[in-house]
Order: sequence, then structure tokens, then C-alpha cells
Amino acid sequence: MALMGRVALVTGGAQGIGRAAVEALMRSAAKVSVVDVNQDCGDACKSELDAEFGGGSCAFIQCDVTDGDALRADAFQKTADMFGRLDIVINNAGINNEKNWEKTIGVNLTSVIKGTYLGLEHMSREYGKQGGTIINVSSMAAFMHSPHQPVYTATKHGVIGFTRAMADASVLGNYGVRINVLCPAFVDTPLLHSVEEEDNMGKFVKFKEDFKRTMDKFGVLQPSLIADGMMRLITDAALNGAVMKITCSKGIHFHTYEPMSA
Ligand SMILES: NC(=O)C1=CN([C@@H]2O[C@H](COP(=O)(O)OP(=O)(O)OC[C@H]3O[C@@H](n4cnc5c(N)ncnc54)[C@H](O)[C@@H]3O)[C@@H](O)[C@H]2O)C=CC1
Ligand SMILES: CC/C=C\C[C@H](O)[C@H](O)/C=C/C=C/C=C\C=C\C(=O)C/C=C\CCC(=O)O
Repeated sequence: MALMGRVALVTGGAQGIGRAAVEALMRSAAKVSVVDVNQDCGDACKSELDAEFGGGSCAFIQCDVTDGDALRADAFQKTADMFGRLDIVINNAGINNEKNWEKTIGVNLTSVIKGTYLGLEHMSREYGKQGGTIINVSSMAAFMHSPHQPVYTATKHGVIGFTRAMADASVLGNYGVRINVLCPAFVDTPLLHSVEEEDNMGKFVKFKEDFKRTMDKFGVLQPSLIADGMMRLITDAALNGAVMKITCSKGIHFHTYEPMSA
């Protein structure tokens, strides 16, 4: 019951890692807005969650996070109107598309930036709000510079840099919002199977056997462990600007940076 009365918004929450996060939040008694572009998957998700947790604790909002106006009005504002407040934002929606790489930048990086700014509008003391917490989802690909996914890798690097800078801005600006980033290794979700698809991987599909060898080497995690990491970022008030990594070999742990010397 740790999050009783709290309200969360999860992008890409209808399946995979986002869905696991939604379930973990609801088990902790939070109310959750599931924001996803996939109408069918979102409807199914909402029915299953209502059956498990009872109606009234979650909403599904169909929204493409790359549509800035819809993200503002349909996702964030409707969530705040429906549940009366916003406390937790998880910018999780992501795609793997090296063929349409500009879309990958739009979903994986630009929308995370927009989601963070909108989260601040609804939670930051700057805007007269009560504070809260934001998690941006990156990937271990940001540390591996995966040769199979150059643009995906670039977006995930960008998410880490943006999140760390905003976490410092939050402290300097007294926003009252903790902002952290999560970097999972391979996770068993529909996204992972896109490695086989030329439509997703573009010319890099020919490296798919090499990609699969990397997966075999490092192993594949279950989404529930990623949700455990998210719950730790949400509930541990000491964490701001943290870069959480989750891997098969080390489990949930944090990346450390050398202090800059003059
Ligand atoms: N599965 C993996 O191995 C890893 C995934 N990640 C990241 O975790 C996040 C979630 O990935 P998965 O759950 O694996 O993927 P997934 O493909 O299983 O789920 C992603 C969800 O996001 C939604 N989505 C996609 N584009 C959207 C858009 N434009 N607007 C709104 N919703 C949209 C999809 O409909 C889907 O429900 C992504 O940011 C991904 O890059 C990070 C590391 C590893
Ligand atoms: C088509 C593939 C689609 C999705 C997969 C995504 O690209 C995903 O985001 C990629 C993940 C890549 C993970 C890569 C590396 C995993 C590494 C390890 O597990 C290393 C182990 C320990 C690291 C210790 C440390 O530095 O903390």
C-alpha cells in the first residue's frame, strides 16, 4: 500500500516492460494511466487490469507520444483531470526501427524530453505543484554502443544525458521532482523479437545472428525484474540523477561516474 493515493502515468504501458510497471504500481495501490498508441492492446490491458484490481484504478488513453499536442491534452491533462493529481511519470514508450530512424529519434528521445517537461508542469514546485518523480527508460545499449542499432543506441545515450542534466536542474531549481534513468539489458518482450525483422532492423538485419549471440551471452531478463527496479526508483527518496542498470549477471545496480577534476 506504499503508493496509496498516488497517481502514475506510464507511456507504452499496454505491453512489455511498461505493462509490468503498471501492474507493480497497481499492486502498491497507485492509480495508473496507461498511455499507448496501440488501441487493441490498450483495451485488452485495461480489461485485464480491471478484472484483477477492480474498476476505477486505471485508465487507458490511446495516444501517440510523438504527437505533442495529444501528449499534453489527451495524456497528461486528462490523467490529472481524471485522478485529480499526478505524482509519477514513466517515459517508457520506445521502438527499435533503424529503417525509419527518424521515427526512432522521435519516440525514444524527443518524446521522453516532452514527457519530462510535461511531467514537470504537473508536478514541479516551479508550477506550484506538490513534487513527484520521473523515470526515463534508456537501455544497456547506451553502454554497449550496439553495432546492430546505431540510432537506437544514440537515442538511449541521449536519454541518459538529458535525464542527468534535468536531475541537476531539479535540485538547482528546487523543483521537488526526482528524475532518474533506467537501463535494462535484454528483456523478454515483443520488442526483442524485432531483431528478426528487416522492417525494423533495415540493413542491419543481416547482423541478426551476431545480435542473437550477444543475447545468448548476456541472457534475457523478465519484465517483472525491471518493474522491481522502477519501484525502487519511485520509492527511494534518496535517488535523483541515478543511472540504474539491470543485467542478468549483476541484477539491479547503479552506474557510477568519475567525478570531474579541473
Ligand atoms: N525489451 C528489451 O530488451 C529492452 C527494452 N528497453 C526499452 O524499454 C522500453 C519498453 O520496451 P519493451 O517493453 O521491450 O517494448 P514493447 O514493444 O514490448 O512495448 C512498447 C510499448 O510502447 C508502445 N509504443 C510504441 N510506440 C509508441 C508511441 N509512438 N506512442 C505511444 N506508445 C508507443 C507500444 O505500443 C508498446 O505497447 C523501450 O523504451 C525500450 O527501448 C530497454 C532495454 C531492453
Ligand atoms: C532488436 C532488439 C531489440 C531490442 C533490444 C534493445 O535494443 C535493448 O535495448 C538492448 C539491450 C542491450 C543490452 C546489452 C547488453 C547487456 C550487457 C550485460 O548484461 C553486461 C553485464 C554486466 C554489465 C556490468 C555493468 O557495467 O554494470
